[in-house]
Amino acid sequence: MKEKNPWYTPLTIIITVIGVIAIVALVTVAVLQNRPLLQKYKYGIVLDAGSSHTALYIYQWPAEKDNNTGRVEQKHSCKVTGKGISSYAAQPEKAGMSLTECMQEAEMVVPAKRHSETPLYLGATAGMRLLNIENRSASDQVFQAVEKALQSFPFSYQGARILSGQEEGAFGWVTVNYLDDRLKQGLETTGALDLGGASTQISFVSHDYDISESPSNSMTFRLYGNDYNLYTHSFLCYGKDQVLRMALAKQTQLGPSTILDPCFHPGYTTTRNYSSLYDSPCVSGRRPREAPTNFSHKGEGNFTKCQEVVKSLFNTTACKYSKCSFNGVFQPPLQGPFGAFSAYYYVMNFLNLTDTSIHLETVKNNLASYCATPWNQIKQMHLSNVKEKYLAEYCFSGTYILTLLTEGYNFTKETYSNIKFIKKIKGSDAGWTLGYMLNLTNMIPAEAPDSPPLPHAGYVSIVTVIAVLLFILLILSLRPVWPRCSKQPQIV
Ligand SMILES: O=P(O)(O)OP(=O)(O)OP(=O)(O)OC[C@H]1O[C@@H](n2cnc3c(O)ncnc32)[C@H](O)[C@@H]1O
Repeated sequence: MKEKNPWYTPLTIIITVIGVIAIVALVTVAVLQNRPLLQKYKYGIVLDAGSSHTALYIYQWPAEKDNNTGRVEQKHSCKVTGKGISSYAAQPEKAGMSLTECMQEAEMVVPAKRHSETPLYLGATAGMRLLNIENRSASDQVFQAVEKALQSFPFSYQGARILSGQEEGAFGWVTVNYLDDRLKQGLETTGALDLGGASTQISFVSHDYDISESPSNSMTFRLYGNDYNLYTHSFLCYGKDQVLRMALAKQTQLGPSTILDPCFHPGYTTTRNYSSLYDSPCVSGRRPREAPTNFSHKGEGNFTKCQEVVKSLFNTTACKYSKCSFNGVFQPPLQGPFGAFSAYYYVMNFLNLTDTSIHLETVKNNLASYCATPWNQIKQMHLSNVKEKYLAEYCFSGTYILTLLTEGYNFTKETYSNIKFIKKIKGSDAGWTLGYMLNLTNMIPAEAPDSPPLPHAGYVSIVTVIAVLLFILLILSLRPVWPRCSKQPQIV
């Protein structure tokens, strides 16, 4: 005789099957509905037409999230061969042609079906600012050639223009803080220090900054629901190439045929041409009246003397404000951490001096011994993997960077460690280009976007738990129809 299981009634079996199907259906719908879609991207292209060279950056972001919530990241970069577009003043059409290779690369990287909707921008910085001052029509012709070249590609061309120094500084700050997720989260921001070839920028938020003291240094933003009052200044001619010209001009103002330069290694010697040295608005006014065609440039390798030469390029006496950096430019008290990029990074990385926790005096001593190293020895160690021009200039550039930071911007041995030398943040280059594109495409909203209250996994778990609970409740509510278990075994 078998005992009959009271649960094996048609009703309970039907309820169980329906319940299980309902739960599976509910969870499946929740998972499918909230499953991240197969990623499709949108793209934007920015050309950084700098004084020393042009670089192309391609950014991408999830297509369904271009409404302010998706993360924009750098997908690709391309370094244009040759010099910056301002160097083509005498043959403007070559400025346009120089961009061809990188633009063709962009055509390959951006999927063809996205070409026509991909915005393409070109922003020119200090090299073109200088050319514009020196020769307006040459600068216009360079732009015409560049525009013509860019319009021949299948992207949505949005124009080429010269960025003001203020914009360059502010967009660099936006890039750094966007990539670090500081803007979205409303965290304390990082200041931006950018050292180019022809200009240098400093940008930071200071709570002690009274805009009325120097309105031209202020930029205000409302980003993700937070207000920022940014201090920014760009020093034209204080990029590392132009400042080297100024240092050489200082040492050749009497028109000598030989100079012994403390900023170059002992044993370094080259011949330089007076006309090409003084061929820049940064130094043209100081050209000696009587000078030979060339001069012999010899290195001495003396850091302390080099620092004196560099210091003489900063006027730190005249200041009509409560506080200045140099050359009579207002600067509020430094505040917070700083990211130093472009040539700051290239130079300090080469010199192995990116660790700012090392005492500033030790950093100077290390640089002093590098500067004192004979040129032959330096070449032997590095010439196989570093351009000779860069190699010859690292002693000068390192000295300039330390002097600019301490004598120019007033970083002290205590605040020096607030600086971090950076090249990339989360895979994207630090620089003004990303901030520029985010701004032009309105990709950073003024107000914080609404975000779903729960992450996807949390949402699915809650739906599952509720479904199971409902099912248990349903079973319990059917208690009256549950088959009773009698103590007497049923006889089948
Ligand atoms: O912003 P502007 O002033 O227009 O200049 P840029 O856009 O051309 O400036 P970059 O940041 O590209 O480069 C800054 C400088 O660093 C130099 N540079 C680039 N790579 C370098 C390296 O590996 N070592 C040393 N210097 C380097 C370059 O020649 C410039 O003088």
